[in-house]
Amino acid sequence: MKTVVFDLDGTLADTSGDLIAAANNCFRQMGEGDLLHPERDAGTALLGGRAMLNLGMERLGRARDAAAVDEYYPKLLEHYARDIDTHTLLYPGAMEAVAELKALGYRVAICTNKPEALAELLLTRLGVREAFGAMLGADTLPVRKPDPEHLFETARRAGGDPAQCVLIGDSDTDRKTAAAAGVPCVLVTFGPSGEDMAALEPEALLEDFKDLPALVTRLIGAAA
Ligand SMILES: O=C(O)COP(=O)(O)O
Ligand SMILES: [Mg+2]
Repeated sequence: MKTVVFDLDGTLADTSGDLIAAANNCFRQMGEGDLLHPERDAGTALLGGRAMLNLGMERLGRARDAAAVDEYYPKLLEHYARDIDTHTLLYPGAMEAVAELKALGYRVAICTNKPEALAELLLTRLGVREAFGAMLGADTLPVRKPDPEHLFETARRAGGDPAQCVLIGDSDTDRKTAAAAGVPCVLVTFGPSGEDMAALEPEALLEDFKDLPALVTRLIGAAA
């Protein structure tokens, strides 16, 4: 079975608003103000909690303060878990594309570097967890993206053949994962770092989810 594997943050959903709120909560706990801007820093937010803390520490002139990042990362996740879907929205057309891919006979799954429990919580709150045959987070396996085994195991658990999948993502990590796995990569251009995606030279760029089913068929062939 052929499988379409999706990244979560920045690909299926714009999670940046709630991630930035969680990071700013940490900076306030440090006695600093809101160091991250909801729009200007959205691209960093989509790279995850540690990336946001590193950017804030850099702005405080404490770029090498790994101990502070380690200390605040669990606090960030705690705050994020409390307020995970206040600003977060699925990208337009994402779930329609998922439904169409399933109707065409493809398996669909999620491979994310978000901690599994948080990804489960978010997908459940958004009411879309059941749409995906499998969901593997950063801590589901001993390895994670860009290790190709994270992608392969996601395809397997969705009932698919790991050699016949495509990864839809939004970052250099996704690009590297697909390259290491030897499968095609589609990078989305509607996120905050959209204009940087072409430079990563994926097999295809995706501007609008309505184009995804045809693109998948072009890249990995018809489902059956
Ligand atoms: O939280 C992260 O590190 C990024 O998550 P993603 O893999 O779903 O983009
Ligand atoms: Mg992402």
